Amino acid sequence: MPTESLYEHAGGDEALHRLEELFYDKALADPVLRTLFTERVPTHVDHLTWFTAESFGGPDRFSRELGFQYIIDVHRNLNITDEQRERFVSLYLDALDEAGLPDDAPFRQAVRGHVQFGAQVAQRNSRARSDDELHPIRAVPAWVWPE
Ligand code: HEM
Repeated sequence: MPTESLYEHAGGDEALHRLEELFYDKALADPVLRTLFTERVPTHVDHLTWFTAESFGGPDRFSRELGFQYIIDVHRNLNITDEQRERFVSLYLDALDEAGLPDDAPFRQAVRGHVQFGAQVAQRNSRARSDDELHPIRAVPAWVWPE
């Protein structure tokens, strides 16, 4: 298992920002996601970068400046369908290929796991009719290299 963090291995903020930008362009252009991503939100790429950086062992800017409750709130009542969740993950992995981040199998597996998990949490929270139905996670997950 590498000793560097997933954040360092990815190439830091610059590389993650490139990934999130490519991803967001795809999401905005996608017919299945169009009903959710209706207009370009100027903060989206930065906030997604902060979240991913923190999860991958980089700076904890997301938690410090926005707080985990923010990511719960933004997905509430979006009613994300299975098709939309799956499309989100597949566009994210397409963007990962295009962004030129490392393509070694452990890194790819870690990113895939991270986005699949995050998409499940977002979907569940988007459909919660009360706080009791929210996913129990209340902090940015600390993602690590696969076993
Ligand atoms: C790893 C999984 C995910 C992460 C880390 C994530 C992160 C975020 C963040 C940080 C924001 C706030 C953006 C801002 O402040 O400007 C946001 C908003 C949003 N997310 Fe997610 N999200 C995830 C999964 C999903 C999924 C699966 C969907 C739907 C298929 C989705 C749909 C949206 C929408 C529609 C918004 C509001 C509109 C916008 O900001 O463009 N998210 N998400």
